[in-house]
Amino acid sequence: MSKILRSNPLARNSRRAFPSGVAQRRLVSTAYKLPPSYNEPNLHYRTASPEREKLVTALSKLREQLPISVPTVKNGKEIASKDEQHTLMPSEIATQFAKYSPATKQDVEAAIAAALEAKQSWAETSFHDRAAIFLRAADLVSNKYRYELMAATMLGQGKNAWQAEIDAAAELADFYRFNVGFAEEIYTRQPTLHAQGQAGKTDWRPLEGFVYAVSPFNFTAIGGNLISGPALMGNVVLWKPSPGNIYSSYLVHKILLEAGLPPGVIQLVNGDAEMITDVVYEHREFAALNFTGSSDVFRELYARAGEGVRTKKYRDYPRMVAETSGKNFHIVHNTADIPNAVKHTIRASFEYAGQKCSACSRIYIPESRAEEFWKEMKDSLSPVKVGAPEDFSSFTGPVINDKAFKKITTAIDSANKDSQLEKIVGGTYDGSKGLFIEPTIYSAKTLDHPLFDQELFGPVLVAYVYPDAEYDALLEKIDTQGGGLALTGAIFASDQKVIRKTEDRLRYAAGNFYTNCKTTGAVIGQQSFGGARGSGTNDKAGSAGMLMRFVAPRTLKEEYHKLEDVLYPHNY
Ligand SMILES: NC(=O)c1ccc[n+]([C@@H]2O[C@H](COP(=O)([O-])OP(=O)(O)OC[C@H]3O[C@@H](n4cnc5c(N)ncnc54)[C@H](O)[C@@H]3O)[C@@H](O)[C@H]2O)c1
Ligand SMILES: N[C@@H](CCC=O)C(=O)O
Repeated sequence: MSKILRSNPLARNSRRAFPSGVAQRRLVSTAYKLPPSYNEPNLHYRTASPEREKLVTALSKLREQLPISVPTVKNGKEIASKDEQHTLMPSEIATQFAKYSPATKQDVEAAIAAALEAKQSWAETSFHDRAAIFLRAADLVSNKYRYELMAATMLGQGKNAWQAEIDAAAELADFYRFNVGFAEEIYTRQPTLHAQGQAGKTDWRPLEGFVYAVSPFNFTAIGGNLISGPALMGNVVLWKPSPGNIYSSYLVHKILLEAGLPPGVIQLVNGDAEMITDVVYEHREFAALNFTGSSDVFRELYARAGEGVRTKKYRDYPRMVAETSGKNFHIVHNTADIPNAVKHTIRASFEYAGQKCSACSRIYIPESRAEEFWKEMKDSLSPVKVGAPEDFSSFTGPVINDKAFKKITTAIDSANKDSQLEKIVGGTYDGSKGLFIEPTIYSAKTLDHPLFDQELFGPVLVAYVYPDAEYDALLEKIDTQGGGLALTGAIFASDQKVIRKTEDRLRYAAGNFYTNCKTTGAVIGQQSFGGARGSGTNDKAGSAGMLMRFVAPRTLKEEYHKLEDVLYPHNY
């Protein structure tokens, strides 16, 4: 028995009060303090740096294995894939990247049954034992698997070294570490007011049933968070990753198993999204959807869950948790530092080919500074290179797949011919070897152009040059356009009154609002992330709020004295 346990009065009391080992463990666990969370330090991958060498080695090792066969994992056991389906490498479409076996309906049913079987024992595992698994996983991400995860994210999802570093290494490790801290904070939320002769407490129960996690292609870390948050709170999870990141998602799962996650707790199933969803939505134990992806898909999933609720299909009202699309804006005020605004805009709009929900895709520029802005933009874009992620001189890479390429390039073709748009840069693409699209900017003659409302999820930015005197009216328009989405926004200005006014007037236009800083790049533990309106349920990834959606608190009260009478004093 540890020193802490021996000297802990709560531990001693609980041992007397609860003969069952399980209840005893659960109570004493809150008495320990876990290590503080910290952000994973970023490595920079400069020429000849040790990290660059390790990454290059991991990239060539992965290349030799292409197409990589992704095993099916059933209840923690790897089964060789029959390789019926494959994905392509976005930067080199002649190369198959991953091969895998899609799950059948029976596989999905079996995975749900196995998760539910693992549920009780996982829910009874003490919080500190669950936390240890995720802290160990964070360590595996930042050390043993760092380069393997990054190589998978670079070749499979088309991220360059820096983008892979912040996603697959730093953000993934950060989610694991910070979620443990957030969970600890939740568990210590206990009633502080107790009337004499009684005591109250809150039992932070996991949900009954299972959580369905559905993740997008663009961030390896997001899938990792969608599954680990609920699991950390004692839930079991069925995980359907995107077909666009099957291999990196497999690695995330493998790391959790290696870190000690009991095999049944998170069940990974690849395959047809609609079939898998059908099986889940038919199940009485469906307790929550944890979704990140496009708003249109979420609307469909939300509506279907509503129908199941109406017909009393489920025991509970399944929780709907989602972070979805964005049509994010930069506002440049005439007091802005233009070079700073331009650099931030290039990063926000074109890093990772604009494939971030937080990417800036609409910008408003004051007439008095427009010429300066465009000159600075063209100068700053000239060294920006579009190319394969393995080429370390590439600033940005390909888009994820043929469907995305077609959607974005169709919009570009039509924009190139649109008399209401003036092309500032780009407007070209080349899909012959990889799915590459040049950073593209159009200046619209009217604020009502449909491009201000459509999420393209590519490197396309639409601008409007506004008369300086019409700033207030512009704010009203910004608030109402953007296709009903409200994820991220930013103001570039040096006038503090303008900054304050903009923040106030656009209070509901973005869930994450930045001043003199780009719309992308929220850091776990520093800026929790998510938007409202059409952009999601705004539970904020990287916060205790998100974890709260995966607990069903129970309030307990115990009285120590006896009730002396039935009648009230005034009854006599
Ligand atoms: N707000 C955020 O935090 C955030 C983060 C990343 C991505 N996104 C959004 O995600 C989108 C890009 O990612 P994507 O292309 O992977 O999104 P997507 O909506 O196409 O797919 C997301 C997930 O849903 C699944 N899916 C698709 N159709 C489905 C259906 N009919 N039933 C059940 N599941 C279905 C996909 O297979 C995938 O796993 C963008 O809209 C982006 O803004 C949002
Ligand atoms: N959280 C990330 C975006 C994730 C969506 O794709 C950011 O803040 O840039």
